[in-house]
Amino acid sequence: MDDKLIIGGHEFDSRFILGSGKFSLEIINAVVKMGGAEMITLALRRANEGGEENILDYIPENISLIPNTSGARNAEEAVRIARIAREMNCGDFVKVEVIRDSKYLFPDNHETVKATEILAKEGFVVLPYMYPDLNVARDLVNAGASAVMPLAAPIGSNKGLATRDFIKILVDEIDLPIIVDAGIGRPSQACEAMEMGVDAIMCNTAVATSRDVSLMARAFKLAIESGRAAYLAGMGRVLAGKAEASSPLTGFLED
Ligand SMILES: CC(=O)[C@@H](O)[C@H](O)COP(=O)(O)O
Repeated sequence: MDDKLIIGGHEFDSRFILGSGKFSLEIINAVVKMGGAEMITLALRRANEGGEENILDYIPENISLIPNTSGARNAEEAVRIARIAREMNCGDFVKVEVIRDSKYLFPDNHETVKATEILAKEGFVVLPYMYPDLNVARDLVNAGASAVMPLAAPIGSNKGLATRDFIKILVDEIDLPIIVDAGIGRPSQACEAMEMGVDAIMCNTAVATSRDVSLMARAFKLAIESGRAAYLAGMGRVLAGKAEASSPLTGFLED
């Protein structure tokens, strides 16, 4: 079945985006392969960690690298980081993260819209990380975003779809890929989000903090594919207030 994820004119078969922040360089290749991920996000400061080693040497060649602006506290800093990433040949994709709340790590939606507008005008494929608010999502569309990335729960919390109802509103109202990012703690939560109609899932902590990271990456892959297939199939209807025999032959005789 031809069911590509299209972001900024680029096509992907996988709907699983892997964050690299919590992985050591030695395991990242295996995790990407087992998860079938085609996109991996990377904090610019990790592109070269200062020593001999470069994370880029550990990432399979066919993978699209998405630099993020982690560390940016306002739009200006995010724009600066994105431009540096482009100069370092990291491509035109950028995941905009603007965070100035160090306890909950919530994105600053207002500054995120500002950075998105500037970077989209400069030709970047902008994927903004945001708190799921319909008005802000509309502003991001107008600012030229190529997708929106609402958080499910605070980064690193593994708490699952805490913002479920608000993400569903974005799915219904926003005509861009919706990529759930942050807080997804289990494959079943990724599957639930996909069943709801989101276009892709990004996660890092849930895989990185599992006992067998490669196996967990595979579990996420399967869950995301399963949720997508269920969404495309359309859910069976829910019957309230009574039962219905599965086969007409098992129905009870009328009195
Ligand atoms: C915004 C951000 O930093 C997230 O993309 C993070 O990389 C993934 O979140 P989890 O670690 O909670 O999966």
